[in-house]
Amino acid sequence: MLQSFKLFNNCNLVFSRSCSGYVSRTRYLMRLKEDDEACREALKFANVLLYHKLAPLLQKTRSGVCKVASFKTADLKQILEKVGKDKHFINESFLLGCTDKSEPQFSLEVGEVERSALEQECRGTFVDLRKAFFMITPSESALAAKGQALLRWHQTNGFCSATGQPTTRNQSGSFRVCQSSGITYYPKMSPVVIVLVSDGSRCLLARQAMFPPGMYSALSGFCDMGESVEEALHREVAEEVGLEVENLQYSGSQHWPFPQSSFMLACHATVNPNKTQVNIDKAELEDARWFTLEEITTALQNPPRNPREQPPVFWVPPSYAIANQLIREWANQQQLLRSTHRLK
Ligand SMILES: NC(=O)c1ccc[n+]([C@@H]2O[C@H](COP(=O)([O-])OP(=O)(O)OC[C@H]3O[C@@H](n4cnc5c(N)ncnc54)[C@H](O)[C@@H]3O)[C@@H](O)[C@H]2O)c1
Ligand SMILES: [Mg+2]
Repeated sequence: MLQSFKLFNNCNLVFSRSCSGYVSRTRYLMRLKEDDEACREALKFANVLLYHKLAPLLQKTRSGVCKVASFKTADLKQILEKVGKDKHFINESFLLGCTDKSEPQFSLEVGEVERSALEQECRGTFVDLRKAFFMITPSESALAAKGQALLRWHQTNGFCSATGQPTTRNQSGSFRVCQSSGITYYPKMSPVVIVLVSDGSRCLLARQAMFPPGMYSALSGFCDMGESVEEALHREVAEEVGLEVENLQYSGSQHWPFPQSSFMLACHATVNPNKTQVNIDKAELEDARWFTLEEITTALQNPPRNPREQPPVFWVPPSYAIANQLIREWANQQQLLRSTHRLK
């Protein structure tokens, strides 16, 4: 089981502790990644997540809760044959991980099929991943995101960038090789810094023009080649809002599947309360402003159900996004500061 410890307020930095089953599951997965034969065997008795044009299949439980659909290999083979897929098509799956019960999990892109017929057979619906984040739990979101990211990486890395020749995958999908140059390509993530800037009583959030209406998030940006996290954070804040930050505190990290798999490194930072005037880079941001604890608390308590349909005036990213974690941590710390102040 994964354990967590606290760094900044309630932040969860996940680390592995060798408690019951975890080490053996990890070793098992390691073997599946590297051993094609073992991986093919595992796929025969696996749980497979389905995607259509990278949208994961969701199902509603009897109690009306949405979950990521997962099928036993044998059942899925029958379903796929009914919609015209070859019985070997299942071998196109990629290894995702394994459940707490050591059942291997794979993801599979169904490609060209009649979507509605497949949805009917599966009793589910393919849902855009961004929308799915509002419908499923954070741990299911992480799984669905990983599945999508792996599928996308394989779709876009079919050719060697040195020779232009096709690359071939290993069975698990943990790498691709160019037979001509011998170059091995591994799935990659781009490091991105994300920072919640505070002036001591307010926090700074921004929005890009492409965000859904009303949504504000923490400042973020891709790391440049050769940069440290600290350098990237200072640069991004200076570039985007013209402020100089100090007191960086690491909060946590997250894989984010958009646009091509980002590795989010999240921190808190402060600015001098006398130097809070923002100077927005309009090429990057549509708006950036300081929010009070009251505004943040209201936004956290009223997450939109479907932001594209009827968005609240101001809202923050869904609970799965690490921006949400930063905002929650800041709000908790502010509450604590206020209650300590009242006691004095
Ligand atoms: N999970 C979260 O809570 C959360 C919150 C905010 C942002 N994000 C993600 O962080 C990522 C980066 O944020 P941003 O848009 O503020 O970055 P940014 O401020 O660096 O601006 C994006 C621009 O940077 C350039 N760029 C430089 N390196 C790039 C690379 N490796 N890949 C793509 N573009 C690159 C491109 O011109 C791009 O338009 C986005 O993918 C966004 O989805 C996640
Ligand atoms: Mg940015």
